[in-house]
Amino acid sequence: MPGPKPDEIEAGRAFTSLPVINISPLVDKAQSALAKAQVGAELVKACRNVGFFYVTGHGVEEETYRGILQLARTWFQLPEEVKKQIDIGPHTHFRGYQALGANVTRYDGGFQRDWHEAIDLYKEADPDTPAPAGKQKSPIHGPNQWPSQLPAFESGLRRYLDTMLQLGSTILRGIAIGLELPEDFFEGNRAGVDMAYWVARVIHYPPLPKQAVDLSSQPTSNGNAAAGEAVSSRPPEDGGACRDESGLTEIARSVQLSCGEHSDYGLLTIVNQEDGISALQAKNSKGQWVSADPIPGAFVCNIGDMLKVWSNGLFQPTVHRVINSDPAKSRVSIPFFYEPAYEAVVEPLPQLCSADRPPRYAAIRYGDHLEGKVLNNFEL
Ligand SMILES: O=C(O)CCC(=O)C(=O)O
Ligand SMILES: [Fe+2]
Repeated sequence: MPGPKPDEIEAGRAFTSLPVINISPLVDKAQSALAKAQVGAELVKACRNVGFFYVTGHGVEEETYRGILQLARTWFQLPEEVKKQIDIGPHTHFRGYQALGANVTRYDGGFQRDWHEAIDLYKEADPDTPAPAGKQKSPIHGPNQWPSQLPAFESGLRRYLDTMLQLGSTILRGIAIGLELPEDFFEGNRAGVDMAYWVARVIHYPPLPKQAVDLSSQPTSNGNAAAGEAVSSRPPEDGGACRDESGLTEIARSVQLSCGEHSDYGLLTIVNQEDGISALQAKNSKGQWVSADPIPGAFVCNIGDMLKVWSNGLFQPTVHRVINSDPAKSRVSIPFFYEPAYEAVVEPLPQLCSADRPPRYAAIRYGDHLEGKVLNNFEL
């Protein structure tokens, strides 16, 4: 089986920093097969040990990834009624703008509103696409609500998303190599660039109320090997609860988060974040939060549920959260989620199962997994 041995994984999952991987051998076709294999091995080690890694040498122009964050910032400064022209809802196929507090994280016994506003986009799909036998038509299929109030942002975003699609496919090629699968394993109907049901969120995180900022001083910073203080994974004590119209309980927790603890749904997430604000944090096996501090020129990547299933649990998605630690500045980020094809049936790969490691997960249609998650994400 490729990669480190189980005891090394256990030690690795207590990570106190996130690996930085130069993927240029995957981007530059002229580089040797050996160089690609080395990057593949590093990617697999990072996926097995940490579930998070930075990529450098990705070939994306600085102007592209910085420029789009700047345009996003400008769009979020528009008046609320203008942003609400592209408001999200079931009638918009869950695509568009969600105001501050519309996105929620669910915990046992309730949910908490996340302290951010965002635009949600997905691969565009005809809402009349016939559903496979025994399935409903997807409520998510439809056109995007592009931020057309700022044309430069819309056109820049379209180009940016194409760039991320290519980058996601490139990184997955490296992961396939590292897993000793055919290099094009994820291409075509599984998760090729034309088929991948990508998701993107353009997010604006205003400064948080003070309690949350105090909490954020505790994690271990990336690059600093000293162990950070353990922060309980249990939601902080309730400060009371109220019921919304749907009968769900909104927990008034003592601490507000920019984005609550969760792991991602698909294959690979590529986060473009502004320099200078630490906010994204990954949880290690000891329950410590490790900051994914911005590294200029690098994207932060993390893996999702579908890689867990395909790898038969060799890879585990790492829980993460966002706390904008700057009391005075808001933060903008664009996570891009590279996902399988909507109709892809994801199941443990025979190559990664054995008598000792029988298949751990049932086969799942990716679209079903996504719908189960997305339809629970809002209190609109
Ligand atoms: O904004 C970020 O840094 C990451 C957000 C995130 O984890 C998500 O949207 O799934
Ligand atoms: Fe996430």
